[in-house]
Amino acid sequence: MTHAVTIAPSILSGDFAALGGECRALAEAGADWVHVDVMDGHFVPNLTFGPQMCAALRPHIQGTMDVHLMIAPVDAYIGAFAQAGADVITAHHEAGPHIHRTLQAIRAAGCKAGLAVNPGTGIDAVAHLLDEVDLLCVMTVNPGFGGQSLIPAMLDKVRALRALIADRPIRLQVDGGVSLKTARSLAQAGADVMVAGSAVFQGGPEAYGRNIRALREAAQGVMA
Ligand SMILES: O=C(CO)[C@@H](O)[C@H](O)COP(=O)(O)O
Ligand SMILES: [Fe+2]
Repeated sequence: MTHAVTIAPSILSGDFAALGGECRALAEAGADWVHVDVMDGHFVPNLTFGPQMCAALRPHIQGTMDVHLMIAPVDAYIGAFAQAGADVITAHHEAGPHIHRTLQAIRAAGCKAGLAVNPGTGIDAVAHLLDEVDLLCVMTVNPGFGGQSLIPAMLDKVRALRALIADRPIRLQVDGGVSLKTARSLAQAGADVMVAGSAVFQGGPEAYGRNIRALREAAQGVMA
């Protein structure tokens, strides 16, 4: 069974000189969420933005601001991202030794708690954390950069996590290499939140609406 799909464009693929306008354009184009990739040049080999950028973007985002923290350590920054207006804060299992405490801190800050797992992390790592989780993020590429190809073995992981979640109210997000070619199999495996950077931003602003519609239709099994 496939679920209704949420499309979360990643502004990592947007125009960094005009990100407020990009967020407004995404809302007009029918995006459900905006996904903000925070990278520290340490946990991942790339640097992007911090809480000040999130606070500046917040008024330009309609609906959910989905903040993906690829930083270590993470706990000291949760308050700042919550203050910046994040709705979902996702931390990586691999980012520190006390992920259970991190997830609790995210909820205590008033946000939905997301737990991301890198491609090399097995599903056992999340099995005892589900009570603290509102969203599971399966990294379908190695984190750090947009525009990579989906790692095919991640489909099995998505399927296994969907079974593990059972009827808990946990969103199952996939992040990396989501495209018209991969969206259907990801949705069939059980993903219900699709992060997409290059697949949404390709072709420029006049293509955003078309790209989002096509991704949604591909994921839900409707002809684009
Ligand atoms: O977190 C990340 C990369 O680390 C992602 O959110 C990417 O930004 C997705 O980009 P595409 O693979 O869709 O181009
Ligand atoms: Fe991401």
